[in-house]
Amino acid sequence: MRVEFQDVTVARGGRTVLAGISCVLTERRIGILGANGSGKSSLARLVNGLVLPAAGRVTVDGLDTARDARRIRSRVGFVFQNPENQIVLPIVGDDIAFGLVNLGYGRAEARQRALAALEGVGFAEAFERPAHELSGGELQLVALAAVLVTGPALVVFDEPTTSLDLRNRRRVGAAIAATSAQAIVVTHDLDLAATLDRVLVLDQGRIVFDGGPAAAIARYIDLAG
Ligand SMILES: Nc1ncnc2c1ncn2[C@@H]1O[C@H](COP(=O)(O)OP(=O)(O)OP(=O)(O)O)[C@@H](O)[C@H]1O
Repeated sequence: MRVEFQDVTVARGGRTVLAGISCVLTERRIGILGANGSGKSSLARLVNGLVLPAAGRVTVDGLDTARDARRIRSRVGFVFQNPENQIVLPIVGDDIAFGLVNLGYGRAEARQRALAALEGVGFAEAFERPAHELSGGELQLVALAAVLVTGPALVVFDEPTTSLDLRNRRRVGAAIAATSAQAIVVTHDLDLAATLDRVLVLDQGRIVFDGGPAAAIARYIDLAG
């Protein structure tokens, strides 16, 4: 998909948190790096209209997020930092299948696809388990499977590996690498960032670097002083 930011400003809580954001994103795997509070989540949320610009425009394949958020969200998945907000049914397999039943799949096929999606994130054993028994990192994997199972063209990940141990971090990294969906990934995980095609670095609400991962990581480390 083609995500375009045209001179975008974002205000939250009366403060300008993003300013002068202009870029066109078409690469398969795009990263966003930056310090806490630099505006990464706000930038990610602009993509599917969860945050709207105070000035400027954001379009996804030509659709304006301020007018067509519903249509955009039918093709753009979002994996939140707090996965517990994303899980609605008590049993993991049912929860993942639920999204597909809503899209019109029969129950048996929805369950089969849900299991395949869990296998895709390396966590098939969660299928029959109650979601409330899972750890934060395990829930993150389930939330990822629940988004990928619907076959989005683009997935926005807000810090998908932050609460994960090394094994689960690798599972998420592998799932992001394996999905056919385009990915925009907000992360502090430099190992993950190093695998991406293009990385934006934010500092105090502005893009201060836009290019390959190695140079982006160097800039990010430099900014941290
Ligand atoms: N709902 C909100 N109301 C008011 N201010 C907000 C809100 N959400 C974010 N902000 C402010 O906007 C700024 C950018 O926040 P944002 O979450 O985009 O940063 P971030 O780079 O993702 O940070 P982190 O790495 O800590 O997640 C911060 O100063 C934050 O305090």
